[in-house]
Amino acid sequence: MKYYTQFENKSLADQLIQKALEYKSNPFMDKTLGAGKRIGLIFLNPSLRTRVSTQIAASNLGMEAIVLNMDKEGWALEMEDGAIMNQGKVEHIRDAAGVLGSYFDVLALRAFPSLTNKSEDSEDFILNQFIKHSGLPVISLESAIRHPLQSLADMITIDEHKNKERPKVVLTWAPHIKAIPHAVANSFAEWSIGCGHDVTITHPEGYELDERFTHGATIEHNQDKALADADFVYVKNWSAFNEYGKILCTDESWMLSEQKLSKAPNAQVMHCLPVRRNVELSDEILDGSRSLVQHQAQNRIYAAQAALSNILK
Ligand SMILES: NCCC[C@H](NC(=O)CCC(=O)O)C(=O)O
Ligand SMILES: NC(=O)OP(=O)(O)O
Repeated sequence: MKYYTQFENKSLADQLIQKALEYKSNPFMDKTLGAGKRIGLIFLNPSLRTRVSTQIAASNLGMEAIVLNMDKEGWALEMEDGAIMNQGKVEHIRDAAGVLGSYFDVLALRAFPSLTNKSEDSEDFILNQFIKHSGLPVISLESAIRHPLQSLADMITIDEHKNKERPKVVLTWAPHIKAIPHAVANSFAEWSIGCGHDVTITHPEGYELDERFTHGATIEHNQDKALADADFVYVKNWSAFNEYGKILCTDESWMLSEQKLSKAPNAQVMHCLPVRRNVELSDEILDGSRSLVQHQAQNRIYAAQAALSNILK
């Protein structure tokens, strides 16, 4: 594997889940695999979990990780080929990625969408510019349209907590105060469908996700109906995709609460974090026994370690 940017196939996903679980019980089993190698973690946006868990994963493999918070500490990057750089952008991606390519063995990148340029976001323009101009193996730390390390951690968490072979997994839209990217929702749908779960997606009208990611899922606009008999409920806000980046609904009744789960007594609840408490998800759920959010966050380490070790091998 040279690039870890998306779901590839079930067999690779199963292999990565298995490897991650091995690392979880024995984190240092490959402690020299990355010896003498260096990974650059490039952030164009904020992060808590991704930054720290990926550093721990690299360290468990004996690899040096160097973090560059490029949004705050780097030069403003020009991404467009042929640009006349007489405005605010200081350094071209061609030059910056080339330099990073000579410093590191593996590059990892977080690049959120603009939510204003649908075609650039949809083709993951920034991630692909880094891939093209660095020449290195690349791991996505959340791109404009996908968050594959989060999704791998989510699949590990579902495998650890499922009570049946093919669980019913519901991805539900939740309210938010801001326009939020589609990456986590897209990616979760892509992986959960790809891993063979029985997937239902529920959201208000107008919040249809990009169909590239939802093929194979049931779409149900009635949230109560969607939640019935769920084994796992993944809570996430996203902005509209068709009316790109817009907030179309602020209906607070979409917030997931204990009362909403009355027809899903066994449902376990997931969220990638950070979560807006009592906007997306109630305190009672987050602090109660249904919540898997801390397990998901912990599994981020082993997801990153499995992806990284696959690239190193
Ligand atoms: N990396 C995990 C989530 C990142 C992003 N959340 C945010 O931007 C939250 C911002 C806020 O709550 O103000 C998202 O949902 O795609
Ligand atoms: N879930 C997740 O990616 O968290 P961070 O944005 O804090 O890295």
